Amino acid sequence: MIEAVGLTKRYGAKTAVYNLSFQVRPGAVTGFLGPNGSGKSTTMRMILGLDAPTAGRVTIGGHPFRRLPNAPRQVGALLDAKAVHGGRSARNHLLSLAQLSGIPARRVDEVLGVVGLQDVARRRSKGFSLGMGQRLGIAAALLGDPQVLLFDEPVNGLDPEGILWVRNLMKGLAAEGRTVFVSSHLMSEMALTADHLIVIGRGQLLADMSVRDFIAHHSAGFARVRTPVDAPEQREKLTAVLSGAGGHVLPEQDGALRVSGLPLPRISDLAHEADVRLWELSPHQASLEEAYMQMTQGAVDYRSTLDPRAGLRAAVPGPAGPGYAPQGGYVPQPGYAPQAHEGHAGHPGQTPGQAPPPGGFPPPGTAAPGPFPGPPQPNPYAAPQPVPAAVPPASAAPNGATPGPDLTKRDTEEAR
Ligand SMILES: Nc1ncnc2c1ncn2[C@@H]1O[C@H](COP(=O)(O)OP(=O)(O)OP(=O)(O)O)[C@@H](O)[C@H]1O
Repeated sequence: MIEAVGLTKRYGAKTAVYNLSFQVRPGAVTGFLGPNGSGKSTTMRMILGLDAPTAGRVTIGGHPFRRLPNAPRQVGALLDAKAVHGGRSARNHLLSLAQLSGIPARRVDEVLGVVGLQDVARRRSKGFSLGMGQRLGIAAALLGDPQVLLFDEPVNGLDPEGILWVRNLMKGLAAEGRTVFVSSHLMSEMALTADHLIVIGRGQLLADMSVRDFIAHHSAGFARVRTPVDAPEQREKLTAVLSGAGGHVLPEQDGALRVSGLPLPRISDLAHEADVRLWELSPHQASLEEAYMQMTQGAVDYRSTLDPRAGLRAAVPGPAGPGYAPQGGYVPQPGYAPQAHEGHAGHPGQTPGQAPPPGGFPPPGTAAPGPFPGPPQPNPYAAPQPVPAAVPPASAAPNGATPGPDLTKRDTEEAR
């Protein structure tokens, strides 16, 4: 299990992650969602000991990553698929990782088979496509047969067959009782892959709940109603009746009506009383994407000027307290100033004398110096914190097979 408590990371004036507390439990795929720049990669780096928290802590099986006994065999990670020495073949890349962690060479061939790269194993990875690179990164994560796996955007660049494969792989790993923590921007994919979601916005926790609860809490269901096509007056009549009963009725493109605010049996009764025949009356649940957009609409840092939601940041805080809109949408808290994102200026969060983490510090990206909002209000939509599961002793972790995290993310020979 991964457990974060009050996790905070500041890079100089920029607070990338603020007071994050969550648990990622074994036996499930936990999706890690958030808009660009919300702190997902920073959180993953802290989990893997590649960045030191400014405050709070994060542990794996009760230990900080750097104090995990035999860490490479307990934790596997894909953070950046491009973090390979392009001049090496896929097999040699994996072999070098395996040797560093005392993993037998036969495991390299095994994982090459698992990710489907066996036929190109002796080709230099610099000629690999984006999708092949992702597969190689996933192979590196699986090398140690670890109990805990972290994947940052694992389906990036994969074709539909590859996406399906990753989905089944994640589910399979979770079904084996492993802890699988995966970030993605593909909501449709997360809806199919994840059991549980942790959603952050501007470094703060917005939701920690099952996918099903997330959709139910953050979107409204509706009914689709269709009247006979040859009787438009029936449609008009029904619209008036349903609106009069307090329903919210919108026309759909195919001639149906989208009705919210009234339960299905009530719609049926009202139609019956008005002597309107129905060709369709069906319940509809919003998609994960709709629910996610609803929740994070105010926590998006980068938005096209053509997007009509660009003004949503100015939303007035709802009764739940500053920071949260009534529907669960995050709105900036007092003191928040929209930030122009600029290039990183080194690593201002690095304390004097602090050694760089094993993977090295990240390269320049997009920092956003500026004031950070004050302490967040309790999130009324976050699920109750789960009861911590018993932490397995380190010795009970994986099956002793092999390594783990691809800690080469930033510190590649290529980069040097
Ligand atoms: N080394 C650093 N120095 C300064 N700021 C940083 C550093 N690393 C990250 N940040 C800033 O912290 C914030 C969170 O970045 P992070 O990469 O964790 O977000 P993310 O959710 O992973 O984004 P994306 O979805 O775009 O990958 C961003 O504003 C980013 O610019």
